[in-house]
Amino acid sequence: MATITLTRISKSFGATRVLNDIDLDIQAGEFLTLVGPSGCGKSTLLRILAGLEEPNTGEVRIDGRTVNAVRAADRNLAMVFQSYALYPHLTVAENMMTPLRLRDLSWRERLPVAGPLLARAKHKSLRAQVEETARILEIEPLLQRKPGQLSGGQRQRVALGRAMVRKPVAFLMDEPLSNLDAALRVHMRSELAELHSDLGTTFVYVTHDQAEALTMSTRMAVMMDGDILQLDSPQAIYENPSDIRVAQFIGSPKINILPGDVDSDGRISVAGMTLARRVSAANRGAISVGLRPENLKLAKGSSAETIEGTLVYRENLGSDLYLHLAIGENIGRLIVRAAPHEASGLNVGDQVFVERLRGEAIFFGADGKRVGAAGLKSNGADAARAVA
Ligand SMILES: Nc1ncnc2c1ncn2[C@@H]1O[C@H](COP(=O)(O)OP(=O)(O)OP(=O)(O)O)[C@@H](O)[C@H]1O
Repeated sequence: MATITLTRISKSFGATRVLNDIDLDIQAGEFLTLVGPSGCGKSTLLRILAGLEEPNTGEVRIDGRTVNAVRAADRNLAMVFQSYALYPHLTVAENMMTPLRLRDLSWRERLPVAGPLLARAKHKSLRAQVEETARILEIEPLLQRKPGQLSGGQRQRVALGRAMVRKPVAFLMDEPLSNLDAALRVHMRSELAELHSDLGTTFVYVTHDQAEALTMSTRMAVMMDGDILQLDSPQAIYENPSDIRVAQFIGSPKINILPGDVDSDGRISVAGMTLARRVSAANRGAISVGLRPENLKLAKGSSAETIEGTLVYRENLGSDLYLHLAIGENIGRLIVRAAPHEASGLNVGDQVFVERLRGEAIFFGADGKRVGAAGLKSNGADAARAVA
């Protein structure tokens, strides 16, 4: 279980700057996810941590020790990739044993026939370690199969097993589930989260899938364009995004962002609806208003606290519906969550009214940063209370 500290890590490939002075403290035993859109630099950051890529500037420390000059193989970190990288000609047991053989046996002890005779006790101990790991991952019945005889999920479990046998101080995973089909991906999320809590080891996990990050992480670092925009628990980031790009990236369906206006008293209006709470009058002018679909509901009729729209699409998920509304002349789209019985009489083309539930509206200024409620400065810790 390791503490990992990255300090002022920057990286460019030629003229392209990929990481901008990243600072990140990863606590021992946490499940930290680097999440962001394709190309934001998350894999590069993980590879620098692993020792597979050199940073241009900055320091990587593992348990307080600077490891910039330490080879990847000597950092005692286990890397699990999207491609399982299993040896096709070896059995599952042999695949899992490979890292142990390389670490614990001399070249003589690795010889096919003489090796086990020369070092009987060592070979027995390696087999026991493989069996113990296979038991934890519930892949014991597969030990004598070859990778070609396994399903995608089973292969990924073997790849995990091969990483686990070495008892690394941390697991680094780069999109390990993205080759699996949707149902298996969802299933493997819970397996990985359970494995993390059983092992208690530090996990650093890269994904572009915000749902994976939300469901598994202790904390997530949301990355865009080579920066970490926000680092916090999944719930804190979902409820209190510090930046409009974070708000739009985290959550499915996406948060609704509508153009609003702040008057000279700090009162906010959006698409004909006036909000009860205000922001500082210093924010007078245009503002972006974020409303999560689950914080909206259908209203019976028009009032000062409703938004009117035209139903353009009913997205039926069985347990819930997402109603897609067109608001005014080019104001935007709004997605509202509704229970099936609430939306039963509604058809595409109908005019509907929407009101806010007690939940929160959040505000962003022209620079995309959170704007606080009246009396509060913009963004930072105050933003956590900046709700309408
Ligand atoms: N070896 C390389 N040489 C040149 N450019 C690279 C190299 N590796 C990565 N890049 C570029 O650096 C940027 C960040 O890449 P990186 O793989 O870290 O992104 P990512 O966020 O992990 O994206 P993805 O989810 O698509 O893997 C991309 O623009 C990529 O093209």
